[in-house]
Amino acid sequence: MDGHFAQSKLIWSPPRPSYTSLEVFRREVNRKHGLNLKDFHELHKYSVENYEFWMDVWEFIGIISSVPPNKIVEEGRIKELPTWFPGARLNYAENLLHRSDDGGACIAARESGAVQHYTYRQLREMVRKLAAAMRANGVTKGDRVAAIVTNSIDAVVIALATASIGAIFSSTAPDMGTQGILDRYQQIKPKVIFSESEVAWTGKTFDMVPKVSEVAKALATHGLQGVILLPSVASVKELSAAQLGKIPKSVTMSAFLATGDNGPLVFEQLPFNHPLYILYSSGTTGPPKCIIHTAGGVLLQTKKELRLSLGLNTDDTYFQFTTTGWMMWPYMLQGLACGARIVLFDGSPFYPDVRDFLRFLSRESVSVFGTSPRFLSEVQGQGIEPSKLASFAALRVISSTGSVLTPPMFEWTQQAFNPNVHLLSVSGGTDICGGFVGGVASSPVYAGEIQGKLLGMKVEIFDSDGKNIEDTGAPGELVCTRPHPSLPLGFWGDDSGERVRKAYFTTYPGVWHQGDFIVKNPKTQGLMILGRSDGVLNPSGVRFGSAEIYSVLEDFSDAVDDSLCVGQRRPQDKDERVLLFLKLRPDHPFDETLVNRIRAAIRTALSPRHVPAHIFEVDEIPYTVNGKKIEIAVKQIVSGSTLKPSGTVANPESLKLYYKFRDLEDLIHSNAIKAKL
Ligand SMILES: CC(=O)CC(=O)O
Repeated sequence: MDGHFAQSKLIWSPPRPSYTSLEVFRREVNRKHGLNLKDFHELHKYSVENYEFWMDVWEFIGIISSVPPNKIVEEGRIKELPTWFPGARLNYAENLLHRSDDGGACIAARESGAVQHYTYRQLREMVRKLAAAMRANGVTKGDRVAAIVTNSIDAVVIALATASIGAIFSSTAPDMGTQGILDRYQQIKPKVIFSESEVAWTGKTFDMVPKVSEVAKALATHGLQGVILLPSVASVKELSAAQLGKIPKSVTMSAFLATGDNGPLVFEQLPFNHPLYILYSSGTTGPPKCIIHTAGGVLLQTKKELRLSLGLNTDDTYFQFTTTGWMMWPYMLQGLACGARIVLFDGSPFYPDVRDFLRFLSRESVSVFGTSPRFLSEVQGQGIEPSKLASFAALRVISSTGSVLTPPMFEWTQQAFNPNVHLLSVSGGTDICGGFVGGVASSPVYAGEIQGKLLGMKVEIFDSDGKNIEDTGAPGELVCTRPHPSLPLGFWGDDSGERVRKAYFTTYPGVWHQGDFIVKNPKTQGLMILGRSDGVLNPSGVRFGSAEIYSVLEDFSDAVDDSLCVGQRRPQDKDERVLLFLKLRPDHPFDETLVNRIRAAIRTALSPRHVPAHIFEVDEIPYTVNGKKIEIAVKQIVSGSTLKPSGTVANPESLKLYYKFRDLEDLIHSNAIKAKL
């Protein structure tokens, strides 16, 4: 245990804990139920022992409904996935558009520097017009509306118009390849698709017509009735008739809008469990799983997190870096449910220069900044200290997710932006469109530690026999032993629930198994994700996570640009060995000195048994389109499998670099440097 938390260091304490919404909520729960819950830990215990907690949240965060709930939960069609608030009627979009005043709703920015502000009144009007056009074109409750769009005002309007009707929204980022898009949309069979016609990325423009044309042709036999093309991101021009002619059943957005009857915005009143989004699991090989999320589940879960963990309210400006293909996009959209301003950013934050991007955050007075360890490391690697570029006085919260934020990066981020910032790391997933563990606004932050289990989430740490080991300080599997409202409704096309059961409920029968390897600090109650559990490193029976190695490598950021650590066990091997791949910064040689320094640092920080058996240089590290390192596919490749990458791999060619490491013995004799234990 001490290995993980030996250096636990307090880096932040809440300045006025009793003023946080979390504490106001705790006092409200006490008042309502005549309880005496003294602190967050007692509140958490209450939250996972009483389903009534979800009713408390409903009332506290203000869910708008036409028929309020009279029952909290009952058995669902699939045993493991209960039905929540069965009698209630509500509309998701109505909850996000509850404001119709001239206060700021969205700031839409592009890498070109173009910025546009939209008020709640304007947003509502745009949604009204689009919903009317969708209805005029036969889009109705339960239809799938798909999008291939950037993180822009159009994406928000399409999602909300879809939800106002009770249709189901699903999106991918425009950089997803044709096959990746088809792997998703051939399964869910959308009635209409909204797509960009031309996008910009790192200063270059990309014509979307060939891709959309292929997609539309392939989906024509899957019930697709229309493709609506947005104007070019760069030139704001609409497609010509000749370009439209290449895409079956296509119209421009303005022509589509003109078909609406100018009627009022109607919010269909639907059950809490009505499907809202289809999100996709990031399988790097097989077809993606189409995860159906409910309107009420996403609304309640995510608004709970934003209001209580991040303290988001109407004074806030919330920026979450995300594409429309990641679950953080619907998460971010919920900023509107809190009455905040949300910032939509399309493009690369590093183009033309990340300094411009950081100044933009400062200029727009971003108060809650959602980012990833990869972004933070890159800024650090470029030697930039954000607070020297601009003022981050308005910044209250930095929320990091997507991968593990290591202790050194916690410390750097806290100091480099604003030492008063509440820096939190959140971990959950697409599977629940929310977090299991994350920020606790009223508690201190220790470097490298996720502050706690989120309210209502009965997270436990199991060993392989299903025994709870969290208070021993030993790492184990993250499980959730009680249902919560943002469990998915199921997978699209899996009516019996067999696939959903296999994905989450078989490792420990009947218990949600997330597939993350996690450890708890019994002293602080803080948590640390050590990696994906199928990527756990297991040489000679010592089990540890790749995040532990990445953490040590933070001290080498002047030389090491990126890294990947996986286990290798080929059919001929008796035991697993750990391989560490390094991508070096330009002009940094891969030599024995560097390798020996890394070996020594891992030995000192962790133990001699954590030292990788071999360290190699590679040109590229594979990532998913959502910015996650691809460990499992590389582990399989170096262990002898041959894989066909799915559309989820952002740089599929990079996987080819790893096949040669199966023939390890040859390589060691040629260009690799062997680490000695
Ligand atoms: C909240 C999250 O868990 C985000 C992610 O890593 O996909």
